[in-house]
Amino acid sequence: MDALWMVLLLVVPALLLTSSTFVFYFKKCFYVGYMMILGIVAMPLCILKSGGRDIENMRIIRNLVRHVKYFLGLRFEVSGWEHLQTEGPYVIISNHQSSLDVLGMMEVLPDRCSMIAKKELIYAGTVGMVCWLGGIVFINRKKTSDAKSVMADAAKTMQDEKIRLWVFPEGTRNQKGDLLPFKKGAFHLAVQAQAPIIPIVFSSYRSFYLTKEKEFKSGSITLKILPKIETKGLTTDDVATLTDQAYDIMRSAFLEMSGPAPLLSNGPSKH
Ligand SMILES: CCCCCCCCCCCCCCCC(=O)SCCNC(=O)CCNC(=O)[C@H](O)C(C)(C)COP(=O)(O)OP(=O)(O)OC[C@H]1O[C@@H](n2cnc3c(N)ncnc32)[C@H](O)[C@@H]1OP(=O)(O)O
Ligand SMILES: CCCCCCCC/C=C\CCCCCCCC(=O)OC[C@@H](O)COP(=O)(O)O
Repeated sequence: MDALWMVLLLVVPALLLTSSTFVFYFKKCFYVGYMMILGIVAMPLCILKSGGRDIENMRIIRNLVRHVKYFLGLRFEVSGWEHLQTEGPYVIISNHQSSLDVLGMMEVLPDRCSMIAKKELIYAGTVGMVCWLGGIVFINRKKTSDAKSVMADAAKTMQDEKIRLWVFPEGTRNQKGDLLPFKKGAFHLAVQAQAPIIPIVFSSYRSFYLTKEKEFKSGSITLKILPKIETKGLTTDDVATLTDQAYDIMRSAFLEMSGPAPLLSNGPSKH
C-alpha cells in the first residue's frame, strides 16, 4: 500500500512535470485560477479605498499582480523609462500577444492609467469585476458606432480628469511574429484628447510560449518604451498618417527586438 502511495505522490507528478504539454496546461490553468483569486482579494480592497469604480484602484491591481511573473518563470526587462516621464494625459499603445501581456502592463503601468478592452472581459468573473472597478473602458468591437461614441466620451474624461489610457491598436491578440495592421481608434482617441501617444513594444513570446506546440517555458520579455508622438494641433484628417507613423515605428522596433517574422502562408498586409 505504501509503495502505491509513493508512486502516486512522487513518481506520477515527476513524470507529469517532464511533459511539456502538461506544464503548458498547468501553467495556463494556474494563471487563470490565480488571477481569479487575486481578483477576490482586490475587490474589497478597491471598494474600501475608493467606494467603487475609480482609476486609483489601478494602483492596488498593479501591486497585487506584480509577483505573478515569478510563479510562471517570466522576467521583464524594461528600457526607455524616461519616455514615460510625461505630465498629464497620454495614450499608451502596445502590441498584444496574449493575456500574459497583463503582467508586462503591470510592470510599467503609470499612475492614473486604465485601459480600453473588449466588453466581453467584464464577464470574466472576478477579473472582469476588478477590470470594471479599475475604470477600464469597455467597447463593443462589433459595433463601430458604439465603440466610437464610448471612445469620444473617454477622450473627454482623459482631459477632464487627467487620465491615461492603454490601447491595443491591433484590436485583438496576435502571435504571428509580426504586428497586425492597426485599427484607428487609439489615434482618434489621442487626437480628440489632444494627448501624446507613447508606444510600448513587447518582444515576441515565441522563444518560451507557443500555443500551437503547447509549450510554456521560462523566458524573458523585453519592453521597449519609445519616445512619445505629439498630437497637439492634429485633426481627424491626420489620423491615417498618424496610424501609419506609429505602425512603422513599432513594427521596426518589434522586428529588431524579436528577429524577423517566421514565414507565413499569407503574410501580413498593411491596413
Ligand atoms: C487583481 C487581479 C485581477 C486581474 C485584473 C487585470 C486587470 C487588467 C486587465 C486589462 C487587460 C486589458 C486587455 C484588453 C485587451 C482587449 O480587449 S483588445 C480588444 C479591444 N481593444 C480594441 O479593439 C482597441 C483597438 N480597436 C479600435 O480602436 C477600433 O478602431 C474600434 C474603435 C474598435 C473600431 O473598430 P473597426 O471598425 O474594426 O476599426 P477601424 O477600421 O479602425 O475603424 C473604422 C472606421 O471608423 C473610424 N474610427 C475608428 N475609431 C474611431 C473613433 N474613436 N472616432 C472616430 N472615428 C473612428 C476609422 O477612422 C475608420 O474610418 P475610415 O478612416 O476608414 O474612414
Ligand atoms: C468572454 C471571456 C473573456 C476572457 C476570459 C478569460 C479569463 C481570464 C482570467 C485570467 C487572466 C488574467 C488576465 C485577464 C486579462 C485578459 C485580457 C485579454 O487578453 O483579453 C483578450 C483580448 O485582449 C483579445 O481577445 P480576442 O483574442 O480578440 O478575442
